[in-house]
Amino acid sequence: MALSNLIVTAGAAVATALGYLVLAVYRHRSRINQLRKRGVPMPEGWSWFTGHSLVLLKYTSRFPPLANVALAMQEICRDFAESEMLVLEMWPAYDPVILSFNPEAGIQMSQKFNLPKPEVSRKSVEPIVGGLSVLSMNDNEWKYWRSLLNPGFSTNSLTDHVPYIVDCVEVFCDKLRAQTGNSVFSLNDFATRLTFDVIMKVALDVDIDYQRSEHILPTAINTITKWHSFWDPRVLLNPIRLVINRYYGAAIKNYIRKEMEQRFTELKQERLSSPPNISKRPKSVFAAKVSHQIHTFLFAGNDTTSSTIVFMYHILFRHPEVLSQLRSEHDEVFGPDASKAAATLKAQPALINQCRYTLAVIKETLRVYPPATSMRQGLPGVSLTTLNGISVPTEGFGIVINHQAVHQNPRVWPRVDEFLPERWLVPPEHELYPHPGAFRPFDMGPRTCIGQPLTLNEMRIVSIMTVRTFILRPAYEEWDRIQAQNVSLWSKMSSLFGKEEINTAGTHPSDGYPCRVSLVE
Ligand code: HEM
Repeated sequence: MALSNLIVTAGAAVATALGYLVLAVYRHRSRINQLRKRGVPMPEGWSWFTGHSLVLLKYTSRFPPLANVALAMQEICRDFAESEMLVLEMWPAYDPVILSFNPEAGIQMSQKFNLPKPEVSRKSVEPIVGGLSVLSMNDNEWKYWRSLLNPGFSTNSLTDHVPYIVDCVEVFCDKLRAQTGNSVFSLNDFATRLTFDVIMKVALDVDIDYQRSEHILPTAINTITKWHSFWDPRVLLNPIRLVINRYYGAAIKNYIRKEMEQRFTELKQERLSSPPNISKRPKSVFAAKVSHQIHTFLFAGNDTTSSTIVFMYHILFRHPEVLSQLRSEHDEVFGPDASKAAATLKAQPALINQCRYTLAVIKETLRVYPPATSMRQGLPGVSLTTLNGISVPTEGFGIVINHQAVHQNPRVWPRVDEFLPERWLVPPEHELYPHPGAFRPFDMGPRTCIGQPLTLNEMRIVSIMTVRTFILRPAYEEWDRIQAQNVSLWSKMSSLFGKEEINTAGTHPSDGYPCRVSLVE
């Protein structure tokens, strides 16, 4: 009797749960179905059972397994040139999204409505950075932290950092020099270490010299980042990920806390007749939150900047005419002796602002290879309009603006497939003058990237101090031969999927950009 009661109760619970699931799926899917009937653009192949999951699989299968999903999204976008916007639905795996590459919708999303960051962004960023992050906060909490952090990235503060960045780039140059005539090396590794050193100095005023030695902080951050995905269930559901996050997360927290204590003690000693607000130690909750923001800088700023540095060298390799014009500008602004550029930069940091062509090359690099994309949350009463005039209500949707696709949109970028730094130097009446809203590697509006000025400074300094001295050449074929000699069964299987020269992983150059370096004669 007791057993049959138990079976009936369990059966009823399972039936209720199933009923609830079916109802929830029905509610979600019928909403999408209504939009479909109203002509809201979405890919063919939507089904009541799987939504668009199989459609996404079809597109991702066109790329190697490790390729960034943003590339598949860009591919989907190509099929929606008429609307420049579409709906994708994979519930319950993910909330449905409006995928857009329409610059006007981008302006609405980030400037007109300044839509909030979505819950999914908080859920995926916070386990990595250890807690609340300015990247995913909203409303007053975001305003508070952003205003606290802004001064560290102001023009004055960044000008003060130029000599330090120059020192870091000198180490980068020494490493390149030591590599001339040697074997193939990963340029991405060199660039990542450089960028890490720069962010650590700007964010924590500490010199970890990661370019020349190993350090627990980058090891921990890189390991956590490798175990991160915004979407891939193979990564997200892997239990090892939790252990990794916990172990390395604690290492990061301890290190940053220790450094903050140190900075605080130094500050206190400097101002012994101190104002009351620094006479006590920072409260531990506040200190923990600061530590999350610093971790956020390293997470959001390191990969993005280092990939862009590598992409810039790749572009210069492909476009010798651009390289030669870049060198001429550096000769003009810093004099013909490249070895004096570092000292001149330290003495007169403002000279970087005279390098207009250099900045144009960096912007065009970011147009061709934007390393990040943006996501917002739709709201009741807010609709976005497709290029062909269909209104899409945003409530209940995440909105992804795919920067790769916006930057390749031929409607707004004349001669879209050409690398043209000139488009950043022409007057507004010129046909090449960029459309407002179409260039968004750092996003736009109040939530624009806080690290943008730092990145642009660092990249200009890197370019000024290297392009007249070094020649960098990709060495993928040689790299593949070396790999083939040491292949494992797994890598043999992976190579069946083929490899592109660059950008197979979306935000990173593939295989860390194997290359060779020589000196300019
Ligand atoms: C090439 C280099 C970089 C690119 C392309 C880039 C791109 C972006 C983008 C697209 C966003 C908006 C993200 C979203 O909407 O979810 C963003 C936000 C942010 N980035 Fe960057 N970033 C770069 C470098 C940096 C650096 C060097 C730092 C810090 C040292 C940094 C810190 C941040 C922070 C804190 C935010 C959140 C800003 C807010 O919401 O108030 N980024 N970045």
